[in-house]
Amino acid sequence: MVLETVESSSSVLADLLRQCGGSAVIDGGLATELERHGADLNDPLWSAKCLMTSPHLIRRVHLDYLEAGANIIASASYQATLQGFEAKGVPKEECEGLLRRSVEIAREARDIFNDRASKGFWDVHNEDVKASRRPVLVAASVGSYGAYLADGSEYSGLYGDKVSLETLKDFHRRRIQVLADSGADLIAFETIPNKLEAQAFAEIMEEENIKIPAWFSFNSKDGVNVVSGDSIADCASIADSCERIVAVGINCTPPRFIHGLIQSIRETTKKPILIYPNSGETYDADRKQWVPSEGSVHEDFVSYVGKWREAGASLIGGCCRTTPNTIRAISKALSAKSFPAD
Ligand code: MET
Ligand SMILES: [Zn+2]
Repeated sequence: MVLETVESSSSVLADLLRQCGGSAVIDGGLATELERHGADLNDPLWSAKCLMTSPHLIRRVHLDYLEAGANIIASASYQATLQGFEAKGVPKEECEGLLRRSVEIAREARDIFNDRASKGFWDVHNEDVKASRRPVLVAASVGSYGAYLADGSEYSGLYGDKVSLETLKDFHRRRIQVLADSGADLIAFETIPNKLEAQAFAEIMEEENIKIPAWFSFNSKDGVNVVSGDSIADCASIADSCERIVAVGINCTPPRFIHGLIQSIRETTKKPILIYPNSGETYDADRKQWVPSEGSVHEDFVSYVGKWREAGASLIGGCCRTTPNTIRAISKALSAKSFPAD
């Protein structure tokens, strides 16, 4: 019986891709978009701070991405951890509720979007929404241990010898259980910086018999390896060997590195490939600032979409510093072209 549940839920992503004609749109940066709307996220909880201070703003940004064409929205739980909430002084009995709230907010946004779509509210902006109800999945975001440390180590993946596989599993286990039971359609393990953490996530999915599927998304700063230096092939093969992981890819990585990474992943797995690069700017962890680097303009990003699709990516969106405009352009680029079936 348990197996049946896993099997039926594991098709949500495949079903979405089928309904969308082979490719689907992921949302854009959540935290950086909250900041663009004035939220001060200079806090160890980063975007999860808004779960306490401004849930309405999170809902609004989710809605903006839906209106721009997203088929998948990721909850504001990237840096939401039970340990992080406790450190902030949140009473223990309220911490799990805050995690669940992140998914509820995304679900509320989807409900509002569906309701407005059925009333033709969006028809001025987006014809396809009017024609048929666009399928939307809610992904529960899970950031890395490095994201919780809030010291930029999700961009180095170097946790030191003291952090073992068991340390990482102990750290993430309860959080993943809570998010898996929160009403999300899938879990998005995002910005995974090394293979040890990918292994920890895969083992928790199995050991806890997690009933919703997940994707693995790694980040890279050289277009060859993930940020820690572990090979992308090693990382992708962990995803490939775990039945509950239904897609694998790259996020929060400059657009110019994406094409080669898709090719490397394609050599390792037949699972759907997802990519949601950042704007191409680089995060300076010491200065806590995004700094421009070459090839970071929005137009460049969107001009890559066709090539990424042809290289084998079927789920495409944006990460930090991308906006609803980026997602609107990706959505247009994907629906304008027809691509060979995977
Ligand atoms: N989904 C997260 C966000 O957009 C990913 C952050 S990557 C550092 O906020
Ligand atoms: Zn990012």
